[in-house]
This record gives sequence, structure tokens and C-alpha cells, in this order.
Amino acid sequence: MSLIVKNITKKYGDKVVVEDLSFSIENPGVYALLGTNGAGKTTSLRIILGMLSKDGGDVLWKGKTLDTVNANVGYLAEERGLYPKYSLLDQLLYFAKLRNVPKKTAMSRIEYWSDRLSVNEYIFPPKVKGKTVKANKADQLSKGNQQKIQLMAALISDPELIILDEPLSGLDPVNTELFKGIIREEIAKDKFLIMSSHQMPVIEEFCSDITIMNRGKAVLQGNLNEIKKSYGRVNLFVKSDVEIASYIENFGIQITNKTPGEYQLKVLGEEQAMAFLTKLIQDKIPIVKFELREPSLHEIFIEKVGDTHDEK
Ligand SMILES: Nc1ncnc2c1ncn2[C@@H]1O[C@H](COP(=O)(O)OP(=O)(O)OP(=O)(O)O)[C@@H](O)[C@H]1O
Repeated sequence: MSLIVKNITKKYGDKVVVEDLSFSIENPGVYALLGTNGAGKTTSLRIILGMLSKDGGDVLWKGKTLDTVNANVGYLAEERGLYPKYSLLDQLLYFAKLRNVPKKTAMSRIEYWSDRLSVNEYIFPPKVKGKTVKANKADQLSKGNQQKIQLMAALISDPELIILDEPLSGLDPVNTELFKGIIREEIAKDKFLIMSSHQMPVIEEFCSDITIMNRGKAVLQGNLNEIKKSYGRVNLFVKSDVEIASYIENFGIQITNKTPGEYQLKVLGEEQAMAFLTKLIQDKIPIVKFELREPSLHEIFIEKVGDTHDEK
């Protein structure tokens, strides 16, 4: 195992905000930490990073307690974490120094990432009439550009373990794709990533293993494909040029949703779906879509925490 999180617990006064959370990561790739607002994701990530004290449990990286000496870790925090009044270049060099990156290496990485993320003009202010324009401070940047600088800070040490707390929140579609591309590249470099996100399609795109938290506890854990398989193929999407609502109901299938022309149905399993398809064909009902699939992560998430997620 590369990362082992064993029974971590955190209390604030009497309130237990993370309770006995355990999971492990064996192979490179992205591990997802999901949960409703206040479920304890950020707290757990900060405990894993060693930024926050814990009331119990262990975090091991390659067999040793995870700390900044034995692990090269990068962290993109959910909230903005730049110093508002210092120049961006100074801050990036400072983060690099904290993580023992030699200045020359740090400079070449800053140049690479500022190009890649199109933030050159903020980090290396251009010359106007021979004079360098005053360097930008963090509080003069848009939210998305601050996020880019924080991503640069997270990646400045070329970390082996990368912790991304809501990395895509607040980004426009173009920058979302840019960040996703960078995440894909880090995966291709065999990095270990832990990502928290409320965007279920993003989790489905990147993550093989997940933990869903609710009120500080893990309520569902495992391989996403296996979890989906365990639910079975019970979601049927049918689209027809004609009105078939009563036809479906007469067959004894439940309609869970209807959008223009398309019905979302809940079937008992593949057998019932196939019997329904056979009947549609026999009765010559014009069908333009017939798709049977497992529940989405969104549906699984709602089922697991939908009624119970209110903060204590
Ligand atoms: N310093 C603190 N003192 C007291 N309670 C805290 C403190 N920090 C966090 N909490 C509480 O711990 C719980 C978990 O918070 P956390 O930020 O880890 O949740 P989260 O899953 O990351 O939520 P979100 O998705 O909204 O970011 C919440 O109920 C929060 O109010």
C-alpha cells in the first residue's frame, strides 16, 4: 500500500467531525473523497497532510508516518490561500523554498507552469516603455487566476502525492478543461492524487476508487465500477416518437422521470428490460432510444446521503 489512512478521528469540543475514517491507496491514479457540505472532507484531507492535529488514527505513506520529510506532497486548498499583499513570484518562490526546491529548479518550473496556465503577465509583469510594470498582488487577481497560482504552488515540488480539494470549483469551462488536462497529465506521470469534488461527472471521469462520507463517517467505499455493478442495470432510458406512458405502465414498469419524448424507467433487472424490448418490437412501437444502464454516481450519492446529510 502506498497510502494508508487508518481510523482517523477529529473532534471539535463534543462534536465528532471525522469518525474512524479509513481507506488505502495502492496504485497511482485519483482517489475520490465525496460527501455533502460539512461531511468532513476538508478536515480529513488536512489531517492526511499533517496540517491539522487529529484525535486518533494514523496516516502512513509507503510504510512511514506521512510527514514533509518522507513525502513530497502538493495541496490545492478549497479556499483561496495566497497572501494578498505580496507579489506572486515571491510567494511561489517562498512555497518552493518551504518544500526544499532549489531556486533555479523553482524558477524553471514557475516559467513552465505560468506558460501552461497563461498567467505569465501576472507573474512576470511586462515592460512598458522600458519600465517593468508593478508586479501583481494576489488580491488583484480574479478567483480563477488565483486558483491557477495555487495550483502552481501545489505542483512546484513536482509532488508524488497531490491533494486537490474541489479543484474545479469556480472555473469557467475553458479553465476547467485546462485543469482537467493537467490532472490527466499527472495521472499519466503515475502520481497519486486524492480529490474532493461535488461534481459527480468529474469523479466518474477520473476516479477508480471512492469514499462517500456523511457526518464524518464513511458510508460507502470501494471501486466505483464494482459499486455500480452491485446496483445492477436497473435504469432504462426509452425514447419514442409516439406517446407511450400508458403502454409502459400497462407493462408494469415504473416511470421515474420524463423529459420531452424520453422516459427514464426503473426496471427489476436485465430480464424485464429485454422482455419489454421484445414487446415493443412485436407491437411495432417506433423506438429511437433504448438504453439500459447502472445508476450514475449522482444517483448512488443521493441514495446514500440524500435524506441524512443535514449538519449536526
Ligand atoms: N475550526 C473548526 N471548529 C469547529 N468546527 C469545525 C471547524 N472546522 C470545521 N468544522 C466543522 O467540521 C465539519 C466538517 O467540515 P469540513 O470543512 O471538513 O466539511 P467538508 O466536507 O469539506 O464540507 P464542504 O463540502 O462544505 O467543503 C463541519 O460541520 C464544520 O462546521
